[in-house]
Amino acid sequence: MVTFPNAKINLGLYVTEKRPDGFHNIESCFYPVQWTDILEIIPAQGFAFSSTGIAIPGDPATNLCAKAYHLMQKDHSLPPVHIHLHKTIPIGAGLGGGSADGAFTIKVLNSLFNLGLQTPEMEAYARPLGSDCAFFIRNEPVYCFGKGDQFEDIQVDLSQYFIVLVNPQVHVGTAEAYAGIIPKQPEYAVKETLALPIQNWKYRLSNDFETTVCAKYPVIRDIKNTLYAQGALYASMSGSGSTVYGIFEKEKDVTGIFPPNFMIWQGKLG
Ligand SMILES: C[C@@](CO)(OP(=O)(O)O)[C@H](O)COP(=O)(O)OP(=O)(O)OC[C@H]1O[C@@H](n2ccc(N)nc2=O)[C@H](O)[C@@H]1O
Ligand SMILES: Nc1ncnc2c1ncn2[C@@H]1O[C@H](COP(=O)(O)OP(=O)(O)O)[C@@H](O)[C@H]1O
Repeated sequence: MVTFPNAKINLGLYVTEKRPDGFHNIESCFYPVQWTDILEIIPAQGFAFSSTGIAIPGDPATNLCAKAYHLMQKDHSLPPVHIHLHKTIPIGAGLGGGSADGAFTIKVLNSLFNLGLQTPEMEAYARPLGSDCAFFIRNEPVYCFGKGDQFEDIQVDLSQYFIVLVNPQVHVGTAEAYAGIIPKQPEYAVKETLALPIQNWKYRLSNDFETTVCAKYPVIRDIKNTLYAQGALYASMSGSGSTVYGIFEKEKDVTGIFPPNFMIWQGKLG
């Protein structure tokens, strides 16, 4: 079975407090974006994981696809599979690509082997894999809180807009980014801001990681400024960086504006 794990962006991202378990509570809106990897899982003689495309740092045995399989294998007698991942979503990029791969592995295994798991059960498998992994089970725009793994419905529809994602090929480590933050309450609540017309977001919706991450990698600030100069209604870094997105009223082609080594995705939002 072949599926296409997709990226997410954060519409606003506030780190509100440090938790006793060492993680942080956050508030954000996760929104799916169709920059996708390709994930194929087929029954095989023995378990195997392979990947092509962008090189994934770390031991392949710790890949979130492999971890998801072994986590589910503990509770269900899954036959061995070969998992192949073709990676196109940039890594360490604030797009949650690894988490999407883990979550989609859970969904594919559920379908392939008729496990009959419902959404909350699949979310429970996803949570230990990564804080934003559970989001990719439902994979719909959602207000999130807690570690980023608790959800409430939110009415945000960006389907009329065009989005541009620009990644400068800078890898930002998530733990390192959290370590640079002093938690605080947001000045404006995410839900209230997102209920306003998008033209207001520039003044009320922000990402707490931007200050410290942009201080270390000024190219991220430059991309955001360029997207606004190109007419973006709203632009922000996603997650803990390094990708910046711009939301435009109409279709916009930014190829040629940024250096050729930058990775760019442009398209409509769902
Ligand atoms: C920052 C966010 C915002 O959406 O996105 P990305 O930049 O990764 O896309 C997420 O919170 C990233 O979630 P995820 O990438 O799943 O992180 P995890 O693997 O769970 O955690 C990596 C490390 O980040 C820190 N961490 C993560 C989540 C959280 N709520 N508090 C934390 O302090 C911890 O130090 C943890 O060891
Ligand atoms: N399938 C995967 N794709 C990408 N990274 C993965 C994957 N599995 C494990 N990882 C690990 O997760 C780290 C980054 O995860 P990723 O979700 O891409 O970051 P971000 O959320 O910042 O975009 C990498 O350093 C890598 O070691």
